[in-house]
Amino acid sequence: PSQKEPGPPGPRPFPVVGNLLQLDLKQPYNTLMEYSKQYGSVFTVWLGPKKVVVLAGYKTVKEGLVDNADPQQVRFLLCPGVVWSNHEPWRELRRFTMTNLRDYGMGKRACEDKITEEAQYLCNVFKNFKGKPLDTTQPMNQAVSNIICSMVYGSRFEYDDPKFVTLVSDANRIMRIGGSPSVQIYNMFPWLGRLVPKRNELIKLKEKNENQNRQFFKNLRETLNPQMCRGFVDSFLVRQKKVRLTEERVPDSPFDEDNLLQTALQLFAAGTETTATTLRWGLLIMAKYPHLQDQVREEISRVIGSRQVLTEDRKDLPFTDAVIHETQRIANIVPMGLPHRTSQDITFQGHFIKKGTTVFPLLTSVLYDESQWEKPHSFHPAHFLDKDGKFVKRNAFMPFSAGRRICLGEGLARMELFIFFVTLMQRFRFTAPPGVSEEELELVPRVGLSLNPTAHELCAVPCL
Ligand code: HEM
Repeated sequence: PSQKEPGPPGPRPFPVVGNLLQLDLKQPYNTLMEYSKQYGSVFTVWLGPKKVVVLAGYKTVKEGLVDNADPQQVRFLLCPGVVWSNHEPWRELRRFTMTNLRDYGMGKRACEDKITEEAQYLCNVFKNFKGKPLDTTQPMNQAVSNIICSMVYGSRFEYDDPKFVTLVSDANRIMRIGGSPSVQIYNMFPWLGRLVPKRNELIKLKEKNENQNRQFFKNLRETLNPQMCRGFVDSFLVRQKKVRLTEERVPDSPFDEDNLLQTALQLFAAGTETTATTLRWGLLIMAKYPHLQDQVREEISRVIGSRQVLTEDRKDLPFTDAVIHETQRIANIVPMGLPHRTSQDITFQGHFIKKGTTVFPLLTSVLYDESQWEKPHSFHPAHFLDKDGKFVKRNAFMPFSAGRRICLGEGLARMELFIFFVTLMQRFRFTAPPGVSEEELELVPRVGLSLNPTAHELCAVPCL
């Protein structure tokens, strides 16, 4: 490909600000959806001085991330803001992290037990409200965060432990302000620096979070027993020791302090908000559509009653499974995916894209693709059911993205969503608070790094 070949079309950029003034900064993915109608499935936008190529629609996103993932053709690498970004060790760190998470329970019976146990703690919190309205945010974040804690540090926390309360609420705040318009503007114009108050708050919160993690690592290092690793951090420390012994042979080892910190923080950032938010969307949707909630509860009580739910029950609970999938589709919590970057000059669908260009796989456009879904803008569990009520997979179900950098926690997240959701449905009926009608429960997202439901309360009315 030559430089002369035209790049993807797009709205005309203004000097300095690019297309910023045309974007709805609270919901940039909506503006990008509009552009895709006008400019097609591969188009260019300028976020301030940064050129971004957007991929839109199931066919194009799949082609970009999966079909052309061959190094000779299109290949996108991640991503500023998340570790394993620009430098090579992401490959080794990703492999190490996946193997370890598997060892510490991901995808195994032990993991099911851990999630079930945590779901019981969560139920106890809900029960204490005795059916009165509650905001599910904090207990849900704590329950999901504890799954990551036990995998990363090797132990869970009590919900009233002040250290844990701070850890979880700070992480939540980081995600919220990290996606705020003012921080987005700062990312595009870093020279604004301290003039952006939210950026200062973000930096303080991140430092606090990092220091707390360093303290946890110190305690773990002091009590480390290489024969009995308690979690991911222990394995990392053991691996680090091994590397030190052979240092001369591995000069660029990725197993250093900074990568330990960044990897642990990444697991919290990527693994808590996302799953907790999806579950909160699920409960809100159930409260909004009580007839669907009745169907879910009927299926669960007919198939498993009140016994502990296991992953293998999923195949016998097709309606419940369809509701969970449809929740992930409609909630669309990572609307623009995570940014990727081209690793070489490429020609994609006839457009020239230069090496190093940022690429957004616009996941909204896949999850709401009108050529793929019968009712893209409604909550319609039948998207995932055949005429006999059996569960069917759909290709355009891509909330975890696709290809080589697909979400590393997909297996864990799917297990958590299923076990937490079914356990909660076994124990409670979720309803709108007194005086609020189901129509008034809004399915409108609030701005943040992931799409959260707008602040709301629900009643968890015990069933047993
Ligand atoms: C419902 C829950 C979740 C959703 C919707 C979700 C979605 C995503 C998406 C869209 C990406 C970007 C993939 C890409 O670059 O194309 C991603 C990356 C990632 N996710 Fe998740 N995620 C979820 C849960 C989790 C959990 C529980 C973990 C932790 C174990 C996790 C860890 C990660 C990591 C580490 C990455 C970066 C992978 C890499 O750079 O190679 N996620 N996730």
